[in-house]
Amino acid sequence: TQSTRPQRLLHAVQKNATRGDPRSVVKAIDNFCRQKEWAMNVGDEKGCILDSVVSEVNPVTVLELGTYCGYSTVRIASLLPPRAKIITLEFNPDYAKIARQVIAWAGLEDKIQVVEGPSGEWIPKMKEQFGVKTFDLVFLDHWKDRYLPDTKLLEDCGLLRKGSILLADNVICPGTPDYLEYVRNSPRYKSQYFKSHLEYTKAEDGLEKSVFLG
Ligand SMILES: CCNc1ncnc2c1ncn2[C@@H]1O[C@H](/C=C/CNC(=O)c2cc(-c3ccc(F)cc3)cc(O)c2O)[C@@H](O)[C@H]1O
Ligand SMILES: [Mg+2]
Repeated sequence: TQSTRPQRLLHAVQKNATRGDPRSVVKAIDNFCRQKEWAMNVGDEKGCILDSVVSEVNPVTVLELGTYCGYSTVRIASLLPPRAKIITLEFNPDYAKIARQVIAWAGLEDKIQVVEGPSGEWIPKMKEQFGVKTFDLVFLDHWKDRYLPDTKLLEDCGLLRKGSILLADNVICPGTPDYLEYVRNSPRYKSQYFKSHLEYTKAEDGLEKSVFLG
């Protein structure tokens, strides 16, 4: 039977990356997406901005919305201090399966928890199920019309503290207009746009970094 793009991306990792070397996994995916098949990973250009924000925040608890194949999950986890953890939510079981194998190839299983299911169901359970108090960093990269409702849900569930950072992919392309309007106009956030390009293309895109002010 015909393989899927995520399956072909995983095979490219297993063929070209070194087991236990997260950066070689990131490189292998970027090469696959540039040379063979485009895929919706945050990519190498926006990935450098992601790296700098992660390094600056030095988070102990991270939440990622939308794992897909685990590219940004691995990229973030490779920069986390020893006891830090990332919980990543993915509701497509086929994608979750691929992501777990990409994460295993990178040797980052101990830092990453892939949780299968929709963010709307799991965010309210974070405290009771995973012993999370608040998140230091949230990376939003799932359905673009869910960024705003899930941000409000995170606020309502008390999962953000003064200084928590929201980093959102694709605020220009495909775009998240309602989310942008909210974080840029709400008195509860200090927002900053990092201009870049849509992964593996010349189209404009960017990341929006928003600090929750409490
Ligand atoms: C129902 C909301 N809750 C969710 N909870 C858990 N996982 C979710 C959820 N939504 C979506 N997901 C998962 O996140 C991923 C979805 C990501 C959506 N991303 C995009 O559409 C996207 C799209 C583009 C893009 C840009 C230009 C194009 F021409 C074509 C595509 C670029 C990107 O960087 C993107 O992130 C999938 O793995 C999906 O199964
Ligand atoms: Mg994206």
